[in-house]
Amino acid sequence: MLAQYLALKEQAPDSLLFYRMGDFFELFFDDARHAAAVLDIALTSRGEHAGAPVPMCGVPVHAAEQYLARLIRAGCRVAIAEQVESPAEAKARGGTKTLVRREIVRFVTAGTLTEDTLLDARRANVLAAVAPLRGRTGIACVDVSTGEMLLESHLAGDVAAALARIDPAEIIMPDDRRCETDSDLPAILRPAAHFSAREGKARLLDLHGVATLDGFGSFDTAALGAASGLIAYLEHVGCGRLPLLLPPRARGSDDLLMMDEATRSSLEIVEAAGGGRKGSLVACIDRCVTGAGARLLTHDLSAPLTDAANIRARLHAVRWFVDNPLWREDMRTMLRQAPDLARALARLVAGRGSPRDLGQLRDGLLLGGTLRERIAGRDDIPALVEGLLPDLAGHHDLVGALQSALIEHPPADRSQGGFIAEGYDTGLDELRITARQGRRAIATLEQSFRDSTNIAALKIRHNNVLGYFIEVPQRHAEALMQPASGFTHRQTMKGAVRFNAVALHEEAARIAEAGGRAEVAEAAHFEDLVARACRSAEAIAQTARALARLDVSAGQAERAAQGGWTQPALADEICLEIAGGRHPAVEAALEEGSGRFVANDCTLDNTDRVWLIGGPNMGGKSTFLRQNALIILLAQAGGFVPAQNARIGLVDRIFSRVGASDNLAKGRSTFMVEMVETAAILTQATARSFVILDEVGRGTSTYDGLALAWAVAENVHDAIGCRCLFATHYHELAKLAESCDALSLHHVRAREWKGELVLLHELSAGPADRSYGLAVARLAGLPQKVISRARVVLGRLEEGRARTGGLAAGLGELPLFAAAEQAEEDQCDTLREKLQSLNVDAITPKDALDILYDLTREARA
Ligand SMILES: Nc1ncnc2c1ncn2[C@@H]1O[C@H](COP(=O)(O)OP(=O)(O)OP(=O)(O)O)[C@@H](O)[C@H]1O
Repeated sequence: MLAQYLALKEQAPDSLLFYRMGDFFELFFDDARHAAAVLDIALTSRGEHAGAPVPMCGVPVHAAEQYLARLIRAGCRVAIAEQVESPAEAKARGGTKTLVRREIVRFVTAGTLTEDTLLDARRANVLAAVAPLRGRTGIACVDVSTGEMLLESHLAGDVAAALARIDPAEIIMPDDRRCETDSDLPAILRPAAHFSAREGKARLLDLHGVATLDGFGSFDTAALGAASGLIAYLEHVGCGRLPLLLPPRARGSDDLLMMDEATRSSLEIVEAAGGGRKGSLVACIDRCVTGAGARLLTHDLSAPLTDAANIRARLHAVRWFVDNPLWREDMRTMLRQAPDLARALARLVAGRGSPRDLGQLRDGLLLGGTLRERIAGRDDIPALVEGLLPDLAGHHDLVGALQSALIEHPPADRSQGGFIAEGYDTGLDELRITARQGRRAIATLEQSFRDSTNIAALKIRHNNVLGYFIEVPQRHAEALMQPASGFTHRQTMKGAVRFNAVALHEEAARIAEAGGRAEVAEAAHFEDLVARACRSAEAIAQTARALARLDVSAGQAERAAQGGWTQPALADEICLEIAGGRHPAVEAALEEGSGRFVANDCTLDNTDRVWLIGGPNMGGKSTFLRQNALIILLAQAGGFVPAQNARIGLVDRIFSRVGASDNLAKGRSTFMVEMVETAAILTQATARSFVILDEVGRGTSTYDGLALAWAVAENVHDAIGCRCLFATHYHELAKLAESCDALSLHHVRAREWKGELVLLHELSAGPADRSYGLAVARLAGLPQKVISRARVVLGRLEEGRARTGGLAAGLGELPLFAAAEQAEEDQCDTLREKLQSLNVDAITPKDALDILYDLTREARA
């Protein structure tokens, strides 16, 4: 056995091997140690290998999914080795001692799950293959739980941001060409030969039975190479069987609002800062009534659009549901009944489906048809919804077949049978009648045995090992043991003895026969229905998508109605006009504690693009910065926004930077992270971008920090020319307003009242008057002794500042950014001129040395 185990383990060196032994999956050696620690189960041992006991642990097959879920969550991969023949077959093959043959039938990995218990219903589960090829990097992604496949191609610099948007559960890459992903997930390396564009194209053509991929979109070499690697990997983990793969769609980054990893996490789009969905933007917006709707909403918020027409189409659909609240409620009540069509379909195609999944297809498709009829009856349908109508219906034959074939609530386990409805197959009905009659006959037999033996306590029972048997209490056994009694002894239990009888044996055989044939018939119907569903896979997936889109539009409308949100107007020019804007998550949190959120305006345009925002700690600066970024994001995702009024000039990229946040996991210090991220903005932002900078520069010494903050703000203003909100505690930056004409000063208001600090969370024009740092520290409960001491130190510092002009002394005369660069260049030019005028052959070594001293002195000046 161990030899068989070790041979299988060799095929799965990087996975935990689940080795099937009867009703258990057993793990051995290091796998057992690792799994026992993760699962907190007992580690035992079995036999010996190389003179030492073999560590072992096991999980029962019927509960394996729960254990798998925990292992996958802990970052493990699992290989499932099943028995592929019965003990009887093994015996027939090679005698009684022959080992049952086992094979790895599947690898379970984080990115290739289909089971409901292993997946989060409201979150997609994406596997991404990344392939750098000929100067570009292809990304192929698939959500194996729904079959949705997307192909993208990027310049190397954009790959990290694209992966941050995709948020994969698993990443694969060729083993000879790794690329930076910024992801915390370690990439799984696969043979480079698997990532071939030619192979990728051939596989896709073959999979979808088409002569050209043009109908799906246009894919470059890099994207096709990634697709090839993806398909090869799926084949590997499925041990030759591919999951559902819908026709690929091309996605370019041009039509999406770009956000990098740092921006996403600082805006807490999908995950809140502390980890998890609670407190994130998605959690705050999501009012979808189906898992598929929630997944699509998460996608929308992760990948907002840049194309005004598409955004408007989504907004009009939301408006329709906002304006018709009763209709919205009606639709949402119906959608609430919708099963997860896409995931049921994917399980069926992957060969892991159940009768319940077929029942879900029936119910979901039926609901699609009903919704279509209801919507088509209206005369005010927005274009986006109109476009969904053909996808909602059109499964007449399949639905008909499923309706007549299945019982109302089919079971999740097909092995027990009983899911095919009566009347669907007369042969099956007859077999069931035979079995039923047999069971009735057994009840009659029981009575006749009682009568003939005079044992009232005699019972006919059934179990999976013995089948049917007669059982009497121990004290009556003697009579039945007699050779002429007509009963044969089978088993003696504590207090009871079990027997067989010819009549019972014959009846049991009849039942077993009919039952066995019924099982075979049901299995055949199941396979037939699954095959029919698979043939319509694409159309079913379309219906699933349409249902999800309806749910998202109605859910967005529900959210807007609950929060009194407004439909944003879109503009082409560089502007942002928000009246009464709020931060959705902070507002929701305040409402929970019966607090009130103070709405604030933000008005940016080409003549006033950069706002420097000062004011006390806890005053609401960060909240204000983020709320404006979120309002843009929500609008471009096609939803209403938390404001009284909003007009938004479309944005191509959002950048959000918060000074001083450690990423020690990546080996970067606080300040290093801050600077790396700021560098990314300065090189990638365009005039169409929206940038929020929250106390950039605070991670280093005051002088360095101020100098950097100054230079960054100047660069954003002069060189990039984008819309930017910049929160800072450096009062000295206010001087920038004198030299930057599209930069203005603002502050969050606070008052000290009877010695107490009152934060108003209200934004006002003009510079901040003071910091209130000590007042905030007092609010935070710093000991009075420390506060008093700090007050003394502050007094001294302020005296010094008054005398010398403080930190910013001299900044008044600082030339502008461009002028500073010019000065550097001018100096270079005078040096160059001097060098050019030298006649090196005509000067003495001593003169040469003097000249060199002069030049270096000048260069250093
Ligand atoms: N507009 C608002 N209305 C009501 N409460 C608000 C508002 N803005 C912020 N707050 C409250 O104030 C808290 C602090 O806000 P925020 O973090 O934005 O302050 P800050 O000025 O950035 O502080 P620091 O300078 O210390 O980073 C928030 O958690 C929230 O509870």
